[in-house]
Amino acid sequence: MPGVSLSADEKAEIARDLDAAAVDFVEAGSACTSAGERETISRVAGLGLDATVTSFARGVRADVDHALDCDVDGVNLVVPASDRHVETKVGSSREGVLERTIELVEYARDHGLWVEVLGEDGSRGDLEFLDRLSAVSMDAGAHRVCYCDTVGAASPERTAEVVSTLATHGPVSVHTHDDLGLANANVLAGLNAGADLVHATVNGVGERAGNVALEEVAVALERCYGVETLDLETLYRLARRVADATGVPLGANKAVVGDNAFAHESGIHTDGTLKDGRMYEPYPPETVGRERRLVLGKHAGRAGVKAALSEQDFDPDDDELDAIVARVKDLGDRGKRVTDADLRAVATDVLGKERERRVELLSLSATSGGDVPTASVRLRVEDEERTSAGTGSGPVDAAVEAVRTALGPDANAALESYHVDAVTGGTDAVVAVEVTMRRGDRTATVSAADADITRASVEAAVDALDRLLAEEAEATDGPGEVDARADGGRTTDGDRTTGDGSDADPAE
Ligand SMILES: CC(C)C(=O)C(=O)O
Repeated sequence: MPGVSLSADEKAEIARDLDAAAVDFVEAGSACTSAGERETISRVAGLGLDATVTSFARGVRADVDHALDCDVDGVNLVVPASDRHVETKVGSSREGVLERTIELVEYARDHGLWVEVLGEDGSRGDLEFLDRLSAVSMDAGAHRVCYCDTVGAASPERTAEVVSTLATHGPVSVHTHDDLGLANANVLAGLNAGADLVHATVNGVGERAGNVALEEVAVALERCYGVETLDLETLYRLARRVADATGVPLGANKAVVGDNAFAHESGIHTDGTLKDGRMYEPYPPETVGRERRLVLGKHAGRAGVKAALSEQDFDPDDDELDAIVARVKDLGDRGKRVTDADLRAVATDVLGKERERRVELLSLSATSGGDVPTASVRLRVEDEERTSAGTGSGPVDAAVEAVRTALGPDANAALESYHVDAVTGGTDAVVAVEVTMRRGDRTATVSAADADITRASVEAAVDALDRLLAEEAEATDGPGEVDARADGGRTTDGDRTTGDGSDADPAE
């Protein structure tokens, strides 16, 4: 695969995993490539695997010698099979290729090697020539021949036609590429036509669009045809190992091993999956060493959010659940994938805020990067809507200033502390902001979470002011304290607890 180069250690680890998955052959590299590659192939050959270890070799004696130097069990001898390859690539003729192939097969066999002859570009070659190439290869002592769809251009019908012809001479392998997205279909057509061995790569890595993916072939054979080949449970670990070693990430929607292969987000799918795990899955994820995931985002529904919340020991009532679902969808709409930590922050925020409010933030817009950061806010204060603008040292400062202007004397409170935590990693993380505000003898500590740091800050500040005003209005005696942090929001007034949070501590 372009850009991929594996160290000897990485290849050895992958080879061990392939052996554990019960593959029959490990093709460890092309011995002609370099001294380093030969060292690596020798290392794999010396691992004592159950699998037969082979090396690719072009149709030249030096390549077979290089393979012998590596102590492999066999060679995959690649010879040209289409006129384009015979004439333009190697500058030979059909007769010349046949003679050279016989010579090399005999040479390799004389040196004790297992031999497979691959007719390169065979899918685009003349079937009569392929037929002759296979016949002379088997007569010379090859163990099998291989049908190659080198540029992934064949149809399943063409594959079946060629493979069934080659199979009249002995065992046939299939080597397919995915340029037209037909690699697996062609493998299945080839097997159905008489082939009994598949060349495949983990995660489908390979030239251009890649080779057929090992995990896709093995799963399709077992699930659709009841043919057991590999130990499927090992496949995900193998896929991860190869992705890490090659630096080629697993596509999110890649079959079998992609991140989303067993993930459900939409409300309909999540709801159905919670009722019956098989509702939207072709087979249980454990089959290939994986787990099901319910993902929260803009497609989330109540059932999925409720299930995810209950896993985190949140038990919202219907209104609270609606509010949490709305927040989750809002985050999803803004392109965010909602993680467990995000959900916890949102739930804590929502559960801590379910109460009658005097002041509420309706909308906010803030700009920074120009000369003077500015912000404007729209607030609901009891039944009245107020808008205001402010400037400040940054967007948060400007927005808080706008809130103060909109509230007038009601905003007469000091910001005692301001603390920001990224709840999750990444620049799209949900941030939790905690502010403590003081008005006279009373303080309010409030946290708010949002993917937008300015919004979370202003939400928290407005919430804190609202709690202080509510407390003031109700106050009949002594100094009090309002605490609406992650515990869901508690209100104390002097030594009397009037908590609105489920876990309010009466001792406070
Ligand atoms: C090297 C050969 C086997 C190849 O990749 C092909 O023919 O597709």
